[in-house]
This record gives sequence, C-alpha cells and structure tokens, in this order.
Amino acid sequence: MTQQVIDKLAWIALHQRRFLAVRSYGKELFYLPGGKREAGETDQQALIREIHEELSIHLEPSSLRPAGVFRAQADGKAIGVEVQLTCYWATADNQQPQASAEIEQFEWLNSDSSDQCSVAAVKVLEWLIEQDLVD
Ligand SMILES: Nc1nc2c([nH]c(=O)n2[C@H]2C[C@H](O)[C@@H](COP(=O)(O)OP(=O)(O)OP(=O)(O)O)O2)c(=O)[nH]1
Repeated sequence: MTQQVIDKLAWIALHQRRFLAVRSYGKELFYLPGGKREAGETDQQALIREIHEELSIHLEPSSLRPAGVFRAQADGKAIGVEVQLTCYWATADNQQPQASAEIEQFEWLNSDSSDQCSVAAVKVLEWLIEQDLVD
C-alpha cells in the first residue's frame, strides 16, 4: 500500500503566548494557516501567497525561517492519509489578519483550545508548549 502524504507549508505566528489558527468555511477544526505549493513555486513563494490569500497579510520574504516539520492524520481524509506541515517563522508587515478567501474565522489560541484543532495543528501546539512559547 502506498502511503499518501499531503505536503503543505504553514506559518507559525505567535502573539502574547498564543498562536494563530484559521478555520475554513464548512470545517469544524482550526488549522495552522498555509497551503500547498503550486507548480514551480518555492516554499517561500507558496507560503507568502497562501498567507496573503487566507489572511491578507504580507510576510516579509527575507524573514522566513524554518521552524519544524510535523506530520499527522489529515483532517477529513481517509484513515492513513497524512498531512505534512513544513512550518516557518516569518515576520508580517504591520497589518492585522483579516479572514479572506476560504477562511471563515481566525483565532489566537493556546493549549486550552487543542480540542478545536486538527491533529497536525495539535502536534505543532505541543511543540510550542515544549519550547515554552505558548501557554
Ligand atoms: N494548512 C493546514 N492544513 C491542515 C492542517 N491540519 C490538517 O489536517 N490539514 C489538512 C486538512 C486537509 O485534509 C489537508 C489538505 O488541505 P487542503 O485545504 O489543501 O486540501 P483540501 O483537500 O481541503 O482541498 P483541495 O485543495 O484538495 O481542494 O490538510 C493544518 O494545521 N494546516
């Protein structure tokens, strides 16, 4: 059996020991913002495009730094289909996030909200707690 992995990029944004999470229309759980590469895109280009589409925020290209890679069961997919989140730190320009495109809601979450997050997002959250970056 071939194992299916959905490869995605994600942005870890922190504010007052909370992390930024988004929920798409029609979905129950919150995700880390980000998405899949399009043909020919670098990680940087894909992440900047996705974050602009989802939150109307422009990430500064030179600020992107790898944070970690996290893999878990993909929300809403058949058992065994996994999502791999290649996560980056990045500085945004001065804008506040605005939910746009497919995003219905964004929230700054902490560990109290892990039951509202996808398994992959919880993995990132657990790592942020270990690093003492989120409460
Ligand atoms: N960006 C992101 N995606 C996540 C997280 N957790 C998680 O399970 N996913 C999953 C949800 C989907 O099963 C999978 C692919 O998401 P997607 O939005 O690119 O794809 P989709 O299957 O919903 O839609 P499509 O693009 O194939 O039309 O990624 C997360 O924290 N962040």
